[in-house]
Amino acid sequence: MVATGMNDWQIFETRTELDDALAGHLAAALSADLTRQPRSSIALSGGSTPKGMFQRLSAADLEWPRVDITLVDERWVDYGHPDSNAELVRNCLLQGPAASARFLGLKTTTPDITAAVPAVTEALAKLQRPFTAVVLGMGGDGHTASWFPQASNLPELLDPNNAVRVAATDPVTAPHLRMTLTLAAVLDSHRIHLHITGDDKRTVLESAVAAGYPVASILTQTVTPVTIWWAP
Ligand SMILES: O=C(O)[C@H](O)[C@@H](O)[C@H](O)[C@H](O)COP(=O)(O)O
Repeated sequence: MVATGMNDWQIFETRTELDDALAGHLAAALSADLTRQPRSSIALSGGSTPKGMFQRLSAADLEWPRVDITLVDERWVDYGHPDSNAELVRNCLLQGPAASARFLGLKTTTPDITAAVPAVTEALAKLQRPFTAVVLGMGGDGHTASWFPQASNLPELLDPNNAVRVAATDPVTAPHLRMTLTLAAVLDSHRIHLHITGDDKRTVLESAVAAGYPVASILTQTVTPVTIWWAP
């Protein structure tokens, strides 16, 4: 693992223990920020990994009506589509106590994703910043968020000085056009949490910097502390 002083690993024996610990950490961080500000915000990734953690976080006892939940990225599919990250958040996180949180999805009714960028950007700009936390996953190709290796606009997505906070991108190697936060937007957070499981992903992460994977931009930056949460 090539790590800067900004990255720390939290390693667990089981995925259940990881889900409990990460959900507890996020709940505590959101609550702590609510002692200092009227609202707290968090940006979450989709995929399959976070499902258990979302379910545990949904039961947390905190002032959910003062929490804004958004997504790090979204597939440009309608709500109800099985690949929608908003559906995952609705079904697994916005339940029980967390149902009273405010959710801001990235999918709009505009068919053309590029035409939707200004409205999504404007909506996100209203959220409390810095985020309390950004939770990222990682694919086997070293992508995170929707920063895919063969995306034509990957350089813009990974430019930490890019004033653009939200962008449309074609993953090329994965289904659906994507709306995604840029690196600059993800860095505007008190902490970044990289939630991965399995030996294969650990190997990918440990080689990410040498291989130049997109996730390396999270590991090598020195703006925002990163915690890597891993279980076999
Ligand atoms: O919309 C998405 O798919 C996510 O934002 C993406 O970055 C995800 O975190 C990884 O692809 C890992 O997905 P799994 O958890 O399903 O392996």
